[in-house]
Amino acid sequence: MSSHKQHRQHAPTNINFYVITISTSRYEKMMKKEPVIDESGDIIKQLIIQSNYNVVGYDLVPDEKVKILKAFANALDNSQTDVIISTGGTGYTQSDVTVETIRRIFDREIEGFSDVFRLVSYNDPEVRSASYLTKATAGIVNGKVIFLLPGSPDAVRLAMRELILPEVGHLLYIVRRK
Ligand SMILES: Nc1ncnc2c1ncn2[C@@H]1O[C@H](COP(=O)(O)OP(=O)(O)OP(=O)(O)O)[C@@H](O)[C@H]1O
Ligand SMILES: Nc1nc2c(c(=O)[nH]1)N[C@H]1C(S)=C(S)[C@@H](COP(=O)(O)O)O[C@H]1N2
Repeated sequence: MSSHKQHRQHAPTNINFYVITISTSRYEKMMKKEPVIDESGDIIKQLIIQSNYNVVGYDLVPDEKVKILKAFANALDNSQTDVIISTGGTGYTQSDVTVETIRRIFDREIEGFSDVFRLVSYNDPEVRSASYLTKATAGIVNGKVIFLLPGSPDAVRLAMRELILPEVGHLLYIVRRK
């Protein structure tokens, strides 16, 4: 058996995820106590549960760096959290600050995630050239893994199904090795 497959066998099977939605419009609705539809956040949670992993926390914040940092600090400070997945604010509008805000706290960035995510997005006929309009990336902080995904439900579904869920156990195994 290849060493890659052996490592996959050692992957943890019980993985705890913390989900953070970054959306100014949805945050404002929540503050006005209006009903909030967070389709992308819901898709992430649903796919985690379908994979027999756990959701240990959820937060909804606007595109504001201090609120984003607070949400990630809170998720990282939760001893249960293994993986944080966020959705939103990875594009190039002037309010998109997720990647610039969180990248600076990464111990190490997982650059390959951005490469492969944009490749699979490009191969989706619905996305094609719009694939390079996201700075979606991943990184490691204190042995916990963070994925910063775009806001679109299709992007979130693609990243979770094709890239994150099949590899996350193996990734945590590697991140925890000396
Ligand atoms: N949580 C979400 N659920 C479903 N769709 C979303 C979500 N967040 C963003 N989208 C959609 O993804 C696309 C781009 O997302 P982006 O993060 O730029 O959000 P937006 O809707 O412009 O933002 P905001 O709520 O921050 O004003 C838009 O088409 C938006 O409607
Ligand atoms: N797979 C995939 N990637 C995608 C998209 C998508 O729908 N699916 N949308 C693109 C578009 S149109 C933009 S503006 C950015 C959005 O990033 P944001 O929603 O985080 O701002 O992601 C890009 N990457």
